[in-house]
Amino acid sequence: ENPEEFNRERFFENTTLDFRGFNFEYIPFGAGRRGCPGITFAMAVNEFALAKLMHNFDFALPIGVKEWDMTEAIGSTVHKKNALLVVATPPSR
Ligand code: HEM
Repeated sequence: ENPEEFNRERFFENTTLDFRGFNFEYIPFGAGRRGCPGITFAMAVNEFALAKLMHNFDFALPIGVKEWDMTEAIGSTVHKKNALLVVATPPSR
């Protein structure tokens, strides 16, 4: 629903939605015969890299920036119009 709206919670609410190419609402790796064969490797590496980043840094918006800018640019795939700026700081332990 509301595909134009940035709503990451949509993936938490509908937990039956899967990214492996069987639910056409969400196909980051494509689907069918030409679907991505690197999916298992990619997910392991992605999760590992993301976990390392989340574990080692606190992320915040730059000072003075109030909201994420999720403006999209036109292209053969969807990408952000403006770069995502975040400040990464090592957490005080
Ligand atoms: C986050 C990481 C990745 C994403 C989002 C991704 C996404 C995709 C997408 C959307 C396609 C096109 C599928 C289609 O046309 O239906 C594709 C194809 C492909 N991907 Fe990936 N991919 C990722 C990582 C990888 C990795 C790590 C490998 C190899 C180790 C890989 C190998 C391939 C190959 C060989 C194809 C072409 C398959 C074909 O045309 O038959 N990908 N990928």
